[in-house]
Amino acid sequence: PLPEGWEAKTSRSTGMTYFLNVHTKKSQWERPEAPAEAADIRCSHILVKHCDSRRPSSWREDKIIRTKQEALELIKTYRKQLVARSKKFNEIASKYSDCSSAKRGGDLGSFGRGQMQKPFEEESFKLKVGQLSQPVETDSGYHLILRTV
Ligand SMILES: N=C(N)NCCC[C@H](NC(=O)[C@@H]1CCC/C1=C\[C@H](COP(=O)(O)O)NC(=O)[C@@H](N)Cc1ccccc1)C(N)=O
Repeated sequence: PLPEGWEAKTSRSTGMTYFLNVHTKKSQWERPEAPAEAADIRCSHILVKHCDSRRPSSWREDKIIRTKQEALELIKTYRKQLVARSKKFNEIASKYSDCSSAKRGGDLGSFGRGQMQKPFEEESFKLKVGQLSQPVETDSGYHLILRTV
């Protein structure tokens, strides 16, 4: 049987079988092995910016001067705390995230492909619901991504 979310179709022009993702309406020739990707997902994130970020400023700090290396060390510390469950995601996000979503515990709302920077999008769509990413680098800085829906 096909993994969930896929439908087998017959091409009108060639009679060949192709496969349709019923969520995204995208089709492909290869027989899918994994459940069809959702069109929209929802994530929360923690962003740690640094002096080379595309916009080295945030609600927290007018001028962000930490180095890239320091930002990566910080984001790794946060990840350790989350994995050890010594701190909750929204606690860290609301206090330390350099993104305005900090005010919402890091919640970004729902998004589809084509909205976020590529590294962020790729990692987000790989995550299962409830899963926490490894540190992800974008032009904004370093992120920890938690997929919530
Ligand atoms: N929901 C959407 N579609 N909002 C547009 C996202 C634009 C997108 N943003 C990113 O890819 C990164 C990853 C997540 C946040 C983010 C960057 C920046 C911070 O970095 P900076 O731009 O200073 O470099 N935060 C944002 O954009 C915020 N509006 C996210 C947000 C905040 C509150 C509520 C909802 C969404 C991009 N293509 O640049």
